[in-house]
Amino acid sequence: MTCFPFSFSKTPSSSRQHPDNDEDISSIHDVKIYTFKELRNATDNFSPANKIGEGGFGSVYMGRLKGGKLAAIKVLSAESRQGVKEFLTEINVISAVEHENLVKLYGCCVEKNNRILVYNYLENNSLSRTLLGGGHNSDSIYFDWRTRCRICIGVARGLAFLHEEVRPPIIHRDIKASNILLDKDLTPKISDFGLAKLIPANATHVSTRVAGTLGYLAPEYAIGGRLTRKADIYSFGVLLVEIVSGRCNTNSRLPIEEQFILERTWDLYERKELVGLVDTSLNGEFDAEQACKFLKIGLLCTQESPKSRPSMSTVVKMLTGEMKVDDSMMTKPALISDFMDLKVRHKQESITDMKTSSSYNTSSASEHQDTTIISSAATSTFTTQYDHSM
Ligand SMILES: Nc1ncnc2c1ncn2[C@@H]1O[C@H](COP(=O)(O)OP(=O)(O)OP(=O)(O)O)[C@@H](O)[C@H]1O
Repeated sequence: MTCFPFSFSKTPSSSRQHPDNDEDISSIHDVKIYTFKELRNATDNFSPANKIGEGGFGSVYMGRLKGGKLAAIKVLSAESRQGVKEFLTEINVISAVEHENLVKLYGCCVEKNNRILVYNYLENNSLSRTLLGGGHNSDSIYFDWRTRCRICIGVARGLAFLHEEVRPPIIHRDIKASNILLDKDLTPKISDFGLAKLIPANATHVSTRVAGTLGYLAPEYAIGGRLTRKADIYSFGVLLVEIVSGRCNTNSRLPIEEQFILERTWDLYERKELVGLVDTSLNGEFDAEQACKFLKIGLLCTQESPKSRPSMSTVVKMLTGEMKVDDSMMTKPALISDFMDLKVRHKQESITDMKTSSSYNTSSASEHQDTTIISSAATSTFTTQYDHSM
């Protein structure tokens, strides 16, 4: 079990360097503090040639640190510029969490207005680029069935760790293929955990992959703002189906009945044809029974009632075969298409005139004024304000 060091040390740790402010820095234990100059040198002055990604939190650069270690250097955007103390408190929390299936935070930089995170660099990019990119880009990798199983189980273990081992538990809030990074051996690592808490309460994090993110959202979180571990489990279920099928959760180029992955999965499940969803690029080289079991677990994770979704440790046991998958009580999952015609809402607007075909009880949305659902289709902008009470 990992417990966060909430009682702060008064004695400066040896890893502290060049603090902006001694008092602020006294709140951190073992977090390595990098100077801006060090990170500028590591990235060749944040050269565009070293930029490896852009996310809702800011830009990511590849850099070589003093001593030769490669790092992914995430420069948080202006919106993410929290006060030094709050920032370091969260960094302290994130850096205390270590697991084989979580991206390792090496340290950070908090000079002047800069808020920069330094992570272990992962050689094989994200699942969204390598598996779900559709094979149209140079990043794509062939994932055989065994590798896919290993990835599903690894992600499940990482999430079970965040939910059930870490104290207090961490709810990721943004489990999706672009947040699953792969090392040189294709071991999956969950990235961006804990980052939601780095965003100041009055700022929003606008996801860069709007359509995808929307498709991973549990309806009770998207509509009602109720954030629990079960919202992550829903997102994991969608991801699991994506890994087995090799396709994105939403694909508007497909015939209408196939566009939403969960809808399609449920349809095939009812027709006892689940195997038809497995990625055709595997050329039939997979364990059909195991693949159908994984898809059923995906359906269990996305059940409409959060209570019906299994915990992540149960998911791990089901994936590894330690526990049977019981689908006898399984019903239709909560489907994205049920709330696809939600219209852009202003925070203060009442829920009563919300045009929605959703069958979910949305009455609680007005009680959760912090959460704003913005979507009229998978292509529109989705914004959520984070609930800092969790
Ligand atoms: N530790 C890392 N090692 C290697 N590449 C990384 C690392 N972290 C991020 N990246 C690259 O940077 C890209 C952007 O990452 P980031 O987490 O900021 O945004 P995202 O997850 O793609 O989008 P969003 O902000 O919507 O979640 C990733 O897709 C990946 O290609």
